[in-house]
Amino acid sequence: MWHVSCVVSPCSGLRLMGCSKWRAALNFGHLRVQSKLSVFFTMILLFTYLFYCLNGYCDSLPRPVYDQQSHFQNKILLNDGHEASSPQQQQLGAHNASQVVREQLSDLSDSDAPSNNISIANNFGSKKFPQAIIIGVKKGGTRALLEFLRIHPDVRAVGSEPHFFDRFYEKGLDWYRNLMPRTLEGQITMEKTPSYFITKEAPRRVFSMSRHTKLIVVVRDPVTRAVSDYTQTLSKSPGLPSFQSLAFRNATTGLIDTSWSAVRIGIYAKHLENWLRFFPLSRLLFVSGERLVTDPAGEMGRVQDFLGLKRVVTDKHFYFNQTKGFPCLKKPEGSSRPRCLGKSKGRPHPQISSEVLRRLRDFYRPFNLKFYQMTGHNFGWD
Ligand SMILES: Nc1ncnc2c1ncn2[C@@H]1O[C@H](COP(=O)(O)OS(=O)(=O)O)[C@@H](OP(=O)(O)O)[C@H]1O
Repeated sequence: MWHVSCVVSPCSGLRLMGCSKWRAALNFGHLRVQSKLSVFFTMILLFTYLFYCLNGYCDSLPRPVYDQQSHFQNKILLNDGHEASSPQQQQLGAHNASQVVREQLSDLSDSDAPSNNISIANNFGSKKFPQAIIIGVKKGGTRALLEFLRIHPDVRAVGSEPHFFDRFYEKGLDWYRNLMPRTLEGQITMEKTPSYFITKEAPRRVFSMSRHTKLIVVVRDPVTRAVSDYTQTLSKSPGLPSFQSLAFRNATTGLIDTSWSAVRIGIYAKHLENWLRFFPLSRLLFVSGERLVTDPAGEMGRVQDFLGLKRVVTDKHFYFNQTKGFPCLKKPEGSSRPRCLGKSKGRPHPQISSEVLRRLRDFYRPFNLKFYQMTGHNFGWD
């Protein structure tokens, strides 16, 4: 090709240069253009990559659940949040970590959490400490509340339970903030960990993060809550002794065993005292676990007001699923199909004798009354 054009070139004056020189010059020019182009494209690729990483896209790429699991398993954690070093520690840590993984995965697989963590990547906004936390109570209906709140466009929440203020406090505030989803101006960051409510150190720790944190407690009749708690433990350990034998220290005298966590958690007044040492009552909202089932929209109205949000979540978002026996969402966050919470939420409870339940009810009555006085709200459990 170059040879032909050399022969027929009208610029015969160039013949003085000699045909081979002319050909070499053209070849060299061709190579220069080629290498310039490849440098140009490499730079474009490099800049695009840097741009995405600087905007946080690299660390917020959707990661499948099994990835999260192996991440947890690789970084074996001890109960106090330190990474394990010795083989004994690793063994001990592996147990705790796998427990955390199991809990977190069951949280996710429960379809409780469509999970901001594993859905669409969001490279806008920034990670902030939660301005509002659902601190309890275990088995109160905390998952339902969080999932209902997540429909709100101004709420972004962690899908799984971070357990920062009880189990992983040693990991530090930066670790905690990094777990949060990115939020834009005006959006509220939230998380829920029901065990915070009964953790002695939690009020001081939350306070030292921010005294302005809004605290939500979903409370439920402590007797039903205890049975629900027992049902959950029984589902994991089928050989568990009967409810009755765990609830009473002495079956004849009917002395209640307050060291059993299923009983202890329900003494709400006692746990609330710890929180009121650090936070004024106005920073706390008590949601009725019962009303969250019978009137979810009404209870959500109160929650949205407390959080200073527009009342976006209303009765048009719920329908009552007869099979499940609970309200479900018509359109949960990140989905266009109706969805109920997972199998572990709203499961049947074992039959407990009415005498045992009566004794428990008698036990809780004074604590309930105290709780009504403290909160200025009669939950009607008696
Ligand atoms: N809409 C809806 N769907 C299903 N379940 C609902 C709902 N609203 C409240 N509940 C009640 O929530 C109870 C579980 O409470 P938590 O989510 O706080 O449990 S946990 O502490 O996170 O394990 C769960 O307790 P159990 O009935 O004992 O399973 C439910 O009674």
